[in-house]
Amino acid sequence: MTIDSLKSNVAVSAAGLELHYGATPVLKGIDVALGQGKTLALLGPSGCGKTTLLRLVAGLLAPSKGSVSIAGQVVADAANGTFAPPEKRNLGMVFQDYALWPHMTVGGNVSFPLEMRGIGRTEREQRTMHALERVGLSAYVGRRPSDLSGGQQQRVAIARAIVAEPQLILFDEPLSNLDRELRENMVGELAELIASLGLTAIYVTHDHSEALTLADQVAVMRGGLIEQLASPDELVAKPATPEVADFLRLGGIAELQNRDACWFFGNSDVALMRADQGPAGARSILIPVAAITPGEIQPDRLAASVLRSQFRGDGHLATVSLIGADQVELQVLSRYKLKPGDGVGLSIDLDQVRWFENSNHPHP
Ligand SMILES: Nc1ncnc2c1ncn2[C@@H]1O[C@H](COP(=O)(O)OP(=O)(O)OP(=O)(O)O)[C@@H](O)[C@H]1O
Repeated sequence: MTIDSLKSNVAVSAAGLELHYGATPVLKGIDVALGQGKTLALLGPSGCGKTTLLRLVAGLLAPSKGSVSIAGQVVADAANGTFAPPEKRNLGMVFQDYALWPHMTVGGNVSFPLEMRGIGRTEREQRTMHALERVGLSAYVGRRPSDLSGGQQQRVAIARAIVAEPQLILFDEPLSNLDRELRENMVGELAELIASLGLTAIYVTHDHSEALTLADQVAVMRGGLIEQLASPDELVAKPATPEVADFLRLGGIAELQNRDACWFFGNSDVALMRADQGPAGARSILIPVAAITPGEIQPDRLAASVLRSQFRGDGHLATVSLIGADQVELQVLSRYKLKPGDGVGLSIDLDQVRWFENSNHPHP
């Protein structure tokens, strides 16, 4: 593949993107490129800058520094003041609060972007029905949004976002107002819709399971920066930092100290392994749920006490703290229900633990 053909495959990109509110930096230098037909999830805790990045791509905000390109066209560049407004960016947008117009019917809402583009009535009606069919709501074309459930209203918002066949669709926490069961169903439906329409999408969420289900690439953000950009499989297998591992709830994170020829949990007397079993210079580790086998308390196992436990389909997921190092909390999957206060012995498969060095860079 030539560099030009690689470039032409990029649907949306940001380079050196910064946004400051007065003296406060909210985005501190974002570089990201997304291929045609791919979905990027922006994942991170509240306030890390996800929505701000989405608004910069949408044209609802102008960057303080850096640029945004869509389909090879620079749509914003702080260096020379280039700025295309949202309606010139050929985008669809879906927000958390649906943003449907209550005085219009479902059909009126969905066809609105076509009306704005000056498309004639017959074509408008055909395309509106087609978009509503895609989301399973063609029977509701004449209803008011207020007659629909939350999940149905969000489907109408999705139909409105896809009706004009935009080159890029932006989702800002679109499922967060729905209850958990509906949200879980709709994540799968959305992933299927995005794939079948071949959409390029950016999807903001603070829910790691939504991001890992929907996206081809996930940008884990923290404090206005992308901490790691990777596919879901790579993120789970190789989180770059303890913070990423913690945010994705991949298991327990613990600080280790190397002394007296052993690796100890912090400054406790509880040792995990001999010093030569871990890399020199490492500081903290991730102990994935899958690395721990719970059982009776025995001398060759770490002793722990159950803090809380929750059923999650494939077993009981318990949070336990180590006896003698109770600041260390680990997650254990048990076939049997564990009650708070129960003692449990943990066998840890050391081949599955992941090491992080002091500098925050993972050990290879
Ligand atoms: N108009 C504004 N003026 C000043 N600060 C702002 C403004 N809008 C957002 N911020 C700040 O920018 C930071 C990033 O906000 P942003 O909405 O992008 O975060 P987020 O990751 O989407 O969070 P959430 O998940 O809570 O929506 C926050 O600290 C927020 O307080």
